[in-house]
Order: sequence, then C-alpha cells, then structure tokens
Amino acid sequence: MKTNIPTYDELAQKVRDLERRLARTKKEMASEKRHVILESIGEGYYEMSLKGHFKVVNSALARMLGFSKAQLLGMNSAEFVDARTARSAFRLFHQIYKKGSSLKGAQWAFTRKDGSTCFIETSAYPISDEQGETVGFRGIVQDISVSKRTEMALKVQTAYAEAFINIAPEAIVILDTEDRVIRINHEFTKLFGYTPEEAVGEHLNNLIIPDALKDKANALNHRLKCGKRVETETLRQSKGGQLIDVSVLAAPVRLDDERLGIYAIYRDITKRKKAEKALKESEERHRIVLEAAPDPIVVFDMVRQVIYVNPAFTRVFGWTPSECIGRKIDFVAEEDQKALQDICHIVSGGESFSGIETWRLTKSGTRVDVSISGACFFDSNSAPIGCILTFQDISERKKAQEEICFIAYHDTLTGLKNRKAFYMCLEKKLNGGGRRARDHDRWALLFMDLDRFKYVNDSLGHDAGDELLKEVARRLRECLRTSDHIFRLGGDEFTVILESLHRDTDVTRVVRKIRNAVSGPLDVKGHKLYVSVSIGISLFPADGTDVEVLVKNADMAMYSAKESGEGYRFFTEEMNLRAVERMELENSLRNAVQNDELVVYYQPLVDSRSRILGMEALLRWQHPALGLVKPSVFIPLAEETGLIVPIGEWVLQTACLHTKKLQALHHRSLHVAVNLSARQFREPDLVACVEKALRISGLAPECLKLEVTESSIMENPEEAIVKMTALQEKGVRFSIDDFGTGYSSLSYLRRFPIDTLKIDRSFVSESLANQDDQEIIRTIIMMAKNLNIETIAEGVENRAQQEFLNCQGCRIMQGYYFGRPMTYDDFRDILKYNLE
Ligand SMILES: Nc1nc2c(ncn2[C@@H]2O[C@@H]3COP(=O)(O)O[C@H]4[C@@H](O)[C@H](n5cnc6c(=O)[nH]c(N)nc65)O[C@@H]4COP(=O)(O)O[C@H]3[C@H]2O)c(=O)[nH]1
Repeated sequence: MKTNIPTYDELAQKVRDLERRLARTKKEMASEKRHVILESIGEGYYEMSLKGHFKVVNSALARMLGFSKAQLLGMNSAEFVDARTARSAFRLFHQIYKKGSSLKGAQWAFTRKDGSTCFIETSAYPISDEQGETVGFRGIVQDISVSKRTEMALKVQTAYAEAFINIAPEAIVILDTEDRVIRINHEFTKLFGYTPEEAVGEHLNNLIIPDALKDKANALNHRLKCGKRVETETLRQSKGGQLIDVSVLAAPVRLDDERLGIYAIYRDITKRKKAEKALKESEERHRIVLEAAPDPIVVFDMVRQVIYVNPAFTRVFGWTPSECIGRKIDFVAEEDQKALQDICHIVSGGESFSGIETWRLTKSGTRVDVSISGACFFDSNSAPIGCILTFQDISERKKAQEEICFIAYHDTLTGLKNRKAFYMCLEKKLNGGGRRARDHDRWALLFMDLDRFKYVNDSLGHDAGDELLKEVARRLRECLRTSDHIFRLGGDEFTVILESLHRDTDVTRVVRKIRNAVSGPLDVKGHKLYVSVSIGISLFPADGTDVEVLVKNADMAMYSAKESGEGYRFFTEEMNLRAVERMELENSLRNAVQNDELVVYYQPLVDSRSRILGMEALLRWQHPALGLVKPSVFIPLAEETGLIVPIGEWVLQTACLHTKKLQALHHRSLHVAVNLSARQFREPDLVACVEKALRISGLAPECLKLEVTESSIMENPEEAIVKMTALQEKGVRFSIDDFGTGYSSLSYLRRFPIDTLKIDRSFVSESLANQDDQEIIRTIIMMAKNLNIETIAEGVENRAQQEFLNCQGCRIMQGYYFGRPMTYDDFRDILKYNLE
C-alpha cells in the first residue's frame, strides 16, 4: 500500500526542487534588482563580449548614443568610433583581457545615430565566468561632451589670445594682482627693451613707469582693480631710461575666479606726438601771423560757417569771434550777392583768387570797400574743406580813385562834366544801349558858346571870365532837368544832351529856357554883364546816329547861329554843304603857299599932305578857280587851322624884302605895317621869327611896324609885354589895330610899348554923319597925344573925312581916298609920282 508519506528520495527530490526554485527566484530577484539600479543611474552602463558586442546596456547609454536599448544590444562598440580610435581601444581592452586589469577615464569621441559627435569617458572591467575565464567587459560611460567642448573652446581661446599677443603690433603686458608682470609680448620688448626673462615677476612700476609718474600710474591701477577700463596718453620709460610717448589702453582681466589682473596695451605715439607738436607750433606761428595781420581775415568751412576771424576783422567789421564763429556772417549786401556767388563758385572748385574788388557791410551796416583774396585748404584726400579770405580795406584808395575819376571827368572850374565825360556819355548812349534802345530813343545834342566871352576875359581879366562861366553853369543846372546832361568842353563851350524827347518843339522850348536863363544880367566883380548864348542843335537820330556826325552837326549849327545872330539854330543840310565848302577851302589854302597863290598887296599910308610915308601889307589869295580871295574869307580859316603861322611868316619876310627893295629903289625911308594875328602872337618864337625877316631882308627894324589887335595882346598880357618889349628894344614898332572896337581903354595901353593907334574904319566912315563917332575919334586922338602915341585913321574914303581927321590932329591916314591895296609893282610905280 501506498502511503501519503513521501519517501526520502521523494523528499530529497522535493528539497532539491525547492532549492532549485529558490535559487532561481533569488537569481531572478537579483537580476530585477540590478536592472532597477542600472536604469536609475545617470551614467551609461554596458557589458560587452570579448569581440565588443553589447550584451547589456542601460537606457542612459542608449540615450547617449541616440539608439533604443533594443537597437544597441548586439551592436558592436567599434561601430561608434573611427578606425584609429577602434584600434587604440582594441589594444586597451586586449590588455584588460590578458592581464585582468581595468581601465579608467578613457575618453573617446563616439558618433551618435544622428551623426553628431558625443564625447564619452568610460571605465572597463573584465567579466569572468565561474571558472575565472574573462568572457567580456563591463563599465560605466559618462557623457563629457559639454565639458569637452568647453575645454576645447578654452584651448582655442587661449591659442587665439596667445597668437594675438604675439602678433599684436602694440606692446602688451599682463599683470597679476600685485602688478607683477606675468606675460609680455615681443613688441613690449621692442618698445621698452625688457626681455620676458627680465620682466616676468617684476613689478611694472620698477620697469617702465618714470619716477615722476608713479603716483599717477598707481591711481590708474587702482581704477583698473575696481573693474574700470583706462584709456590715456602718457609717458613711459624704456630700459635705457628714454621717455616714450605712449597711448595706454588697459583693462582688468580675470586671472581666476577671485583674482583680477591687468591687461595693458601700449602704443608708441612718439611720431604722432611730434607731428602734433610740430602742427601745434606751426598753428601757433600761423595764428600769430593771422592775429598780427593788418587786414581782416576770416576762415570759412565749406558751408560758409565761420571758423576763425582775426582781430583786424573785428576791428574793421565789428563782429567779435564769439559772435560769428560757427555761424554765417551777414555782411554781404543784397546788391553784391552775385559777386559772392562768383567767389563761392571759385572756392567750391578748390581754386584760389585774388583782388576781387567789391564791398562788404560792417556789423553796424556801414559799407567798406574791399579787395578780397582767398584760397582753399584741403583734407588728406585733397577735397576742399574750407577757405581763408583776406579783406583789404580799399576805402581810402577807392575814395582817391573816385576823386581822381571825378577830376578826370569833371571841369574843376564849374563842377560840370568835362569833354572826356561828354564823349563817353555820347558813346554810351549810341553804342551802349543796344539796338532796341537806340531805335526808340529820341534826344537832342546842344552845342553852346557864349557870345563875346572873349571880350569879358580880355577886358575884365580871367577871374571875371571864370566867375561868368561858373554863373552860367549854375544857371544851366538850375533850368535843366536832372535827367539832362550838361558838360563844359572848355573855354566858353558848353554842351547839353536833352533826354527822351517827344517832339522837336520840346527842344525849342528848352533852348529858349536856356537862353533866357543865361542872358539875365550877371554881376561879375562889380560889373553888370549881359551875356547871350548861341546854341546849335542836332537831333538823334534825324541828324546822325554816330558821335562824330552828331557833334559836327551841332557844332556847325552853333556857328551858323552865331553868324546869323539868331541865338539858336537846328542843324540843316545846307550847313553841311557850307561846312564841306569850308573844308575844301581849307585844303586848298594848305597848298596855297607852295603853289605861290598868295600875294602881298600894299596900301599906302599918307601924311596930311598925302605924301606916302609907308604902307600896310595886306594879304591876298589868288585862287586858281575862285579868283582873288579877300582876307576876311580865308584869314579866320587860316587862324583856326594854324596855317596863319607859316603864312604870316611868309608875309612878314615878303613885306620886309619888298620894303627894303622900294627903299633902295626910291631912296626913301618907307616903313611897312604888317598884321600879326593872335595866333602868331602866341607863338613862342615870334621874336626870332621877326628878327629873321629883318635879317634876311636887311630892313631896319625901325621901318617895321607890327599891327596887333587889342584882344591878341590881352590874351596873355604879361607874355605880350615881354615879347613886345624884346622887339621894341631892337627898334620894331607896334600899332594897335581896330582900336575902339574892344572893351579896353587907353589906360591899359600904358603897360605896352605901343607907338600907334589905328582908329577903326567903322568910326571913320561914320565920322561925318555920326556925332558919337566924331566924339570917339576926338577922344582917341586926344588921349593918344597925352600918352605920346601916334594915331592913324584907316578907311578914309573922301576929302571931308581927311579934313575932319586933320582938324582933329590925326596926321597919318589910310584909305581908298589915297589908294586901294595894290600889287607890289603898282605900289612901286605910284611911289615914283608921289612926292616925298
Ligand atoms: N571899305 C574900306 N576898306 C578899306 C579902306 N581902306 C582900307 N580898307 C580895308 O581895310 C582893311 C585894313 O586892314 P586891317 O584893318 O588890318 O584888316 C585886315 C587884317 O586884319 C586882315 N589881314 C590882311 N592881311 C593880313 C595878313 O597878312 N595877316 C593877317 N594876320 N591879317 C591880315 O584882314 C583884314 C582885312 O583886310 P582887307 O580886306 O585887305 O581890308 C583892308 C583894307 O582893304 C577904305 O577906305 N574903305
């Protein structure tokens, strides 16, 4: 029978089963526990076969390498590293296998599943089986990627810093907390002379800080220690003791967590400092020059803002530097903006200029005439950055110029514009206004000449003449509009330009106004004078469109007005024709002397018994076409043109030769009277000319009588006295022609060496009919007697006149009654029959 009680064997079996189950449960529990532990640690864990295949891995390792745990199991560790690392790792694991040793802190770079690099640090221990045989490896893996990268970055940084220090062009020093040198670079050695061996460990104060600057350097270091940056320029000292200008840039530098050192960069600025010093000195020199300059100087930038003004600028223009620096000065007048633009244009082109004459305003608004010169200054790229202008005050010069200009264009006596201004004004009107202006303009040119002004001058003297001219000028100014122009051309010649006329009758109205104004009684030096004026008028454009024609025509019209006595005349074509005739006559007169067309006629001078005492030489012109031309026609022309001088000389010589010849022929003491024109009388060699005629002819000077008019000797009385006296001393005698027609009185004749007075023909011809003329003749003869002067009556045409003159005591006569002017031959013949 089977009993329920197990057998021993059964029990033993059960126990063994139990033990087996217990052992299995223990194993499973241990495995579970290990799993929990491996999963809970942060580091990676692996177990791998001898060939490197992962057998056990935890999640941390799987995460590290980017795989799942399942993927990782069975993978070979060599798959995660490059071939070179794999070989070195193999050698290490082989050692562990062989020697049973372990590995700690091995660092490798693993490639993750995503291709990125993961730095790991691992340990490795052998796994032995129950027999003690090494069957694999196990170990802990740490991800050191972060620290590895930081370490690498630090290495790079350090390498960079080192490289920078070495290649930096500036001297660099690094100091520890106590300001001792930790590191210097090559440039530091070059600049200060200390090698790293000499410098490292030394206090910087003992190396490069000059004694005098030690306190300052300590203060700087203190600032640095407080974490501040320092940037300055100072002096440092080389090993050889030489002071060096340096710029210092220093900053605190962290040596470790607690300690602050100093990092300092020194740049050698000796050259720059020298250049700056030189520049400063040069600027100082220039400043002194500018400050001392007598002319105002202003410096502008390119937007015309003032950078600098010198004291002369302030003195002349009134603006102080503080009032204008950094601003634009408002000293260019509105009217002068154009000149300013010109200057700006030149300056913006970077050019210089000089002597632009213009004007500027002072602070108080006064105008200053200036001559501006300027030049630009440039930046290092040659671009203009400003300009310097000097202003020469030319007010004085301008004033002087204006005065000179005024004098040059004005008549000093009357203050009117002069001849030069007259022609300029005409030129401007005719050529300066442009064609359109000319086409629409109508104006008149008036030529004016005072009638008988010469007599005022001759009789009352030049001062009176000047007074008269001044008064006439004043009256002209008063009666004309300011838009009209008045000129004095010289002497008693005035011109007027009447502007913008509408009708010719306007001119007549103005001309009458002028004549009325001028002809009113004038008080000159106590004399009441009545002056009239002759006016010639030419009209633009009717009578001419150029200066020459308009002037000529107005002049002609004036002569015509004077001749006619009408007071004023407009230019006519007929006047022109007469002028042409006159010109032709003048041309032929020029040839008359060479062509032997001039002939001297002689008119006898007789005594009370009609005996010929002498003759007057009277010139005739035997014109080939016009016949015998009378002196009244051509003598004034000869006077005007100056031809009278050579002609007169010829007459004088001919008359002297003829007289000498007649004397010889008839053995009579004849004398000859020769007319001297005013123009001849003015000639400086008159005396020599007369002497020459006497010498050539051999005529005794006493036989020559020169006939002069009152007006010609009164032109310049002092000179006349000298000339007449010189000739009188030689024996030559003088006679006053046409006496009584001028203003003069006998009293003034006392001053001149005069022998004879010729009573003018006009008195003689009226002597019988006119009581006044009789009275004049009587007076002249009586006064002449008192002065011991001889009288000659001319123009005696009949016996009654002869008797009247004889009765009055005039012993010498001339006239048709005794003989007309005749040729030399005729005169020679009548002498034969005339008793001495
Ligand atoms: N009606 C009239 N006339 C008489 C009578 N007797 C003389 N005459 C004129 O009176 C003029 C006298 O000359 P004059 O007064 O010196 O005036 C001269 C003189 O001033 C100037 N003249 C003439 N020849 C010369 C000359 O050679 N040189 C210069 N500078 N002037 C001269 O020309 C003037 C005119 O000369 P003529 O025509 O020759 O005129 C002459 C003469 O012909 C008379 O009874 N009745």
